[in-house]
Amino acid sequence: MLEVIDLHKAYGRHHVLRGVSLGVRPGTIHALVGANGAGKTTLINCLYGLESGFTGTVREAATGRPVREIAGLVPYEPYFYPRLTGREYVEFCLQARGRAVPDLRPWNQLLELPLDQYADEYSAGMKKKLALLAVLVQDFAYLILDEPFNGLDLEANLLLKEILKRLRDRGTGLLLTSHILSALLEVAGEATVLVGGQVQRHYQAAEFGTLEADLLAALHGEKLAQLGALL
Ligand SMILES: Nc1ncnc2c1ncn2[C@@H]1O[C@H](COP(=O)(O)OP(=O)(O)OP(=O)(O)O)[C@@H](O)[C@H]1O
Repeated sequence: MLEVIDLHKAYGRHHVLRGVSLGVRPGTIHALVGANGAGKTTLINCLYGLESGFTGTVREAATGRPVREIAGLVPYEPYFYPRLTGREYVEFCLQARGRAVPDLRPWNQLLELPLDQYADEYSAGMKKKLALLAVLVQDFAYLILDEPFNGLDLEANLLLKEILKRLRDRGTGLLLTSHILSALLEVAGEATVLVGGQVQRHYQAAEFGTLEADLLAALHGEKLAQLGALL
C-alpha cells in the first residue's frame, strides 16, 4: 500500500498540507477530491519525491521503498523538452529507469499518437496521452494520475476509464485527481476529500451518494444560504 501519514507542507508561511493521511491499496482506484488550491498536486508531488521540506511519512508500506521507484506519475501539466519526438520521450522515460524499450505499437494503436512528431508541439490532450503512454508501457505496481481526463476528448475519456478499470482489476493501485467528479466516482472505489489542505473525510464507494452534497455544503455553505433566499 502507498501510505501518506500526517503530511505537512508549507510554502513560506502558507501551510498548504496540514496533517494529511491516506492509503492507496493495490487493486483499488483512490480518488483525491478537492477545490482549486486544496493541495492535491502538492500532496502528489510530496508523495512522489518531487517536493522536499515536508514532514510526515510517504512510502510503500510493505517494502519501505520510495514511491517513485514503484509508481508511475502522469503530472498535471506534462513537460516535454523541445525537439524531442513523442517516441524519443517515451524511450527517454524508460532509459532513465534502466528499462528496455518495448514495442510501442500495441498501446499506441489505442492512443493513436503521432509518435514521430515533436511532443512539445502536441495539443494538450495529446500531451496527456503521451504521458499516459510512457507509464502504461512500464507495468508499474502503482499509478498516480493528476487530472488524467483533462484535455482528453470524449472517445479518449471513455477509453481511459476502461484502461484504469482493467489496470485496477489486474492489481494496480491508482491514485487519481480530477475536477470531473462523475468520471472520478464512476471508476473509484474510495475517495479522500481535501479541504484547505486537510482531509475532510475518507469515503468508501457505498458512501459516494452523499459526497457531492457534502462537498457543496463544505465549499459553498454560505452561498447555499444566499441561494436559498433567491430560489
Ligand atoms: N511552488 C509553490 N510555491 C508557493 N505556493 C505554492 C506552490 N505550489 C503550490 N502552491 C500553493 O499551494 C496551494 C495548493 O496548491 P495545489 O497546486 O497543490 O492545489 P490543487 O488542489 O492541486 O489545485 P488545482 O485543483 O487548482 O490543481 C495553493 O494555494 C498554491 O498557490
